[in-house]
Amino acid sequence: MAEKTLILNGTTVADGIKANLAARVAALKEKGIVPCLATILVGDDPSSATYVRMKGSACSRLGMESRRIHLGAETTTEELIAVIDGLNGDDGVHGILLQHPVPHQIDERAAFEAIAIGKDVDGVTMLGFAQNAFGMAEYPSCTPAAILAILDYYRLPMEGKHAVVVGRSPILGKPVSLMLLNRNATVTVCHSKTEGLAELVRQGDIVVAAVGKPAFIQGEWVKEGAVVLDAGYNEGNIGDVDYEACLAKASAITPVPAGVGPVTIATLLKHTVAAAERRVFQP
Ligand SMILES: Nc1nc(=O)c2c([nH]1)NC[C@@H]1CN(c3ccc(C(=O)N[C@@H](CCC(=O)O)C(=O)O)cc3)C=[N+]21
Repeated sequence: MAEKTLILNGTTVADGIKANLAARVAALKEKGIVPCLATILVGDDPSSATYVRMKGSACSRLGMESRRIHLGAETTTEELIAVIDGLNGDDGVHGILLQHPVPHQIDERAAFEAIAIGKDVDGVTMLGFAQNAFGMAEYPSCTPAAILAILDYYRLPMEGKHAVVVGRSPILGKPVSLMLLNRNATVTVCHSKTEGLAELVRQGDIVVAAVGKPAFIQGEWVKEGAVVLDAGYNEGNIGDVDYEACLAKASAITPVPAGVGPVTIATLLKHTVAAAERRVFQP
């Protein structure tokens, strides 16, 4: 049997990120600014409601402000964009997060594009994505940034390693692939049409699961000693990784809960504080 698997503790990593934020929030408050995140939830999906509530509470705990905007399931693209435009022009709001997914009648891309780049703390705009592709994003997407933060916190090397990313969504799989590439990993991006998925995952020194299917990544797919990062958030706090089976193979693994999730939220707060600082110190 191999050495004991390292459990990558997202709560610890998140606490490290949040530790320096309290002082930065206090410094802003001395200037009369309270960093404020606006979250927009469209529709009534209960787990989405939970996530935005968690984001709001995390703001309060750090002495930040949050505005929760909840729009009905029948909202049109135009109505949503009008709300975003209002927040863009509101000097009291520093960051805007539009919770994904939105109801099918909404053009999500158009709505993301409406977010002002200076308030795009979740890196969802095309410009934010492109900046990230060049390693120049001020606010890369929060979950991809969280995955990198966990690897960095535990000093797990990326350079020269084969990273296999399962999933290619615009705010998760695709940006994390580019971030790993920018850190000199060799990256394979897999998706629903990939043939021979198990064999590809088995080549991964680093495996990032970002598919949105509960316990999808099998233990037999994971190479002995691989580092496994689970960005899944399925119903009932189940990740995209078959945890017990992958734990037995991996050298390091993120659990769900208390893995990538808390670091995602800490990253969002960090970006919002940075956006507020930018307004105050470089108006
Ligand atoms: N524009 C956008 N940006 C996002 O970052 C985004 C999004 N849309 N849509 C939904 C997903 C989901 N997501 C989570 C964040 C934290 C936890 C989290 O912290 N979960 C806790 C457990 C949750 C619980 O206890 O119920 C944990 O893993 O320990 C989960 C899920 C961000 N997302």
